[in-house]
Amino acid sequence: MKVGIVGAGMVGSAAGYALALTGTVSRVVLVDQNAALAQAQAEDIAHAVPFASSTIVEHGDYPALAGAGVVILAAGVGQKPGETRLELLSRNAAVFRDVTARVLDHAPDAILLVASNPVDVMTQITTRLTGLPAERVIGSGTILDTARFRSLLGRHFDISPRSVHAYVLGEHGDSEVLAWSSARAGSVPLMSFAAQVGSPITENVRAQIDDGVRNAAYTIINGKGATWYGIGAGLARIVRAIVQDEQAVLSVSIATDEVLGVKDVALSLPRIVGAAGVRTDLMPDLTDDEARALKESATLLQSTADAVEL
Ligand SMILES: NC(=O)C1=CN([C@@H]2O[C@H](COP(=O)(O)OP(=O)(O)OC[C@H]3O[C@@H](n4cnc5c(N)ncnc54)[C@H](O)[C@@H]3O)[C@@H](O)[C@H]2O)C=CC1
Ligand SMILES: CC(=O)C(=O)O
Repeated sequence: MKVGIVGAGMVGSAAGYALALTGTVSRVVLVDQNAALAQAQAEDIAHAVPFASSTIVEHGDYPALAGAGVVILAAGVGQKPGETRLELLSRNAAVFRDVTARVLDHAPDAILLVASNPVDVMTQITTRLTGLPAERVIGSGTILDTARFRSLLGRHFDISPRSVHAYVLGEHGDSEVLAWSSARAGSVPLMSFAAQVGSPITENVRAQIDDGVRNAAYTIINGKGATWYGIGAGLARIVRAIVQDEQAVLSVSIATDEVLGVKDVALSLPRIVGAAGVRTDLMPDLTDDEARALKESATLLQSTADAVEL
């Protein structure tokens, strides 16, 4: 499958690099308003390919997206230190008004995979702008936050994060909800697992992990200006689920008719992802506090998206 990436900055190029090294797709095409950057990134990634796979990595303008099965949208601006994701909205909405039409002119059958922030609102906007069915406009949503949650829990228990099954729901942003009550390690509920391995989840541990997940982006942006490796791998993971029709359960964002009484909102839930995009939404069992927090996150995202004039 050919995969297009619009926005060849840190996130777009990291996604291209992850796709090329894993050999997930046959061809990656990078497009950017800065054509020299797209060319340089494509060449640099192509030079890594002989060590790992046979993926062809190239750059081009929008016509080069013809035939792409997935197009990743990573164009626009990122956060400056201290800035929230929601503060990027008006700038990135303007970019997407231009970009989405040009993508669909050349790749009308592609699944669109939105990465630009605020990713949930950008997913809602992209769905509205393109008129595509919701299951074909997928936001990376909390795929990264979920990875951060699993990583920190794995570190706490000294086990592989791949043995941790725990999801972050709602906004990819400050109002996100860590679904502690449904988290498991192996097949064992988290608190029981913690007791069995002698690594209890005290209030303090829980607060530290919550903070580590919720504020990871702020910490990394303070240290190196932006984040890219985690989301690059996350985007490649979603593409793999589509390319291989995996029917994998991933926490991603799509425009959703109703979440806990909030109508027409894009946010993350665990969802089944395969060749046609998102097949089914899943709602984990939540405590009252978790459900209340998820509803608040949904309400914030819905009102933010509703205020955007297209
Ligand atoms: N969803 C997630 O979990 C994450 C999302 N992000 C978001 O991804 C986005 C990109 O971040 P970075 O790659 O770090 O930024 P960057 O500044 O490195 O790259 C953005 C690229 O978009 C290009 N661009 C801007 N307007 C364009 C247009 N109209 N047409 C074509 N290309 C255009 C720029 O030339 C630039 O190369 C940001 O919104 C950032 O907040 C970043 C990390 C994680
Ligand atoms: C920047 C961003 O959205 C993240 O790293 O979570």
